[in-house]
Amino acid sequence: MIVFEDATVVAPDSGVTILEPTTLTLRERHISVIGANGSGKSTLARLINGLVMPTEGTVTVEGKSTHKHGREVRRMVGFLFTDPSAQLIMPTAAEDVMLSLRRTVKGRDARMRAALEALDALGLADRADVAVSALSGGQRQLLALAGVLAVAPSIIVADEPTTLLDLKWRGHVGALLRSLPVQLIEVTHDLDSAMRAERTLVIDSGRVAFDGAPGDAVQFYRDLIFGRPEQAQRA
Ligand SMILES: Nc1ncnc2c1ncn2[C@@H]1O[C@H](COP(=O)(O)OP(=O)(O)OP(=O)(O)O)[C@@H](O)[C@H]1O
Repeated sequence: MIVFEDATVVAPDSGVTILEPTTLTLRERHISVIGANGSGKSTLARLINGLVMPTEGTVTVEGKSTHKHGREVRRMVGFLFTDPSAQLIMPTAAEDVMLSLRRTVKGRDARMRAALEALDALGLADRADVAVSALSGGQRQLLALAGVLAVAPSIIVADEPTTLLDLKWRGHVGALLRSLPVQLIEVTHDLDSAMRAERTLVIDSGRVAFDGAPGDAVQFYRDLIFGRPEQAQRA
């Protein structure tokens, strides 16, 4: 369970409020987060694993505060960035997954076998020794996912996880993420994917403007973007 209590984010330099005081309890297995560019979705997502700290208020994951228990929270919460290059740091694909496994699998050979299995599951077995810099954008996104899945987190926060993927892998990764025994918080511009969640948050100008059933949330978002302001006001 993820709990936001009056969590507020203010940009340190400008003093601009990026996320208004937000109180939420996230229990559902699959929650989608939608909203316009720059509305605050990534900021909300990053609060969950402590990549962003609330300026005021708190965020707790399974009772652990991101502020006081950052390490435990990061072990529970796997984070997938929109830009996979932000989380790939080793020279080759296999080495990168092995780095993710450093705490959970002892011994280099066992780690290599586990890394190859993780790569194989995402169609990257033949890319194991290829330089990360030589992988395509979609392959990098899959590699980042392999690294996150390899450590079996109980929660995955995915910030537009399928943006760079082709149709086949988009469907495959979406289905894979939904099938995992984890809580999935998915930030997405893909409204079809958002609709598959149990609950959807619509973020607008740094606040949760709608929180409810995905179908209603998508309609609310469309009204917000394309008009019908009298409906978009209800929140
Ligand atoms: N550290 C920061 N300092 C100043 N402004 C920031 C900072 N981080 C985010 N912002 C601003 O806060 C707003 C929300 O950013 P955020 O990345 O959360 O939006 P988003 O909804 O994820 O956008 P997108 O869909 O384009 O990825 C943006 O206007 C962004 O420029």
